[in-house]
Amino acid sequence: MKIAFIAHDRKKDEMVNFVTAYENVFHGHELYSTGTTGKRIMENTDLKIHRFMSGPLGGDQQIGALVAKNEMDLIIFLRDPLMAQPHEPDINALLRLCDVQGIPLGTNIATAEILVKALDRGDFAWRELVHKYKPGVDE
Ligand SMILES: O=C(CO)COP(=O)(O)O
Repeated sequence: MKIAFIAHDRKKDEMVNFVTAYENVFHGHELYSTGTTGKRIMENTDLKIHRFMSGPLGGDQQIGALVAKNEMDLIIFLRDPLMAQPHEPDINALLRLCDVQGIPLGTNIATAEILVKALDRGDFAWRELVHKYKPGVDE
């Protein structure tokens, strides 16, 4: 599965703790992140993560490009709901595309916990069918 991690600054510690706790579940998956989030996770785990640009510089949009093609299988996006972000339009665009494609998206730690347990149980197998039967980009 392709999994993306994104965390706003005041949520980064929470993200590191979360990914560390479930490191064994995330091993063996293709992992992606925005720039600083991925750096923090890699400093604290043995996971290999493909890091895009930092969120404010376009990282959310880079992940959004994979979402638009229905290629991302799960996104954990620990947002900071109490702090305005300069790149709010990029964030909204990413969330919207997840809803367009029906891609599992957890935006707080409680949902993230449920999603990672579902991942561990194999509940994401349906995503393999999506990849197998995905229509071409022109359809
Ligand atoms: O701003 C972000 C998501 O909107 C996260 O970006 P960083 O992981 O680079 O801090």
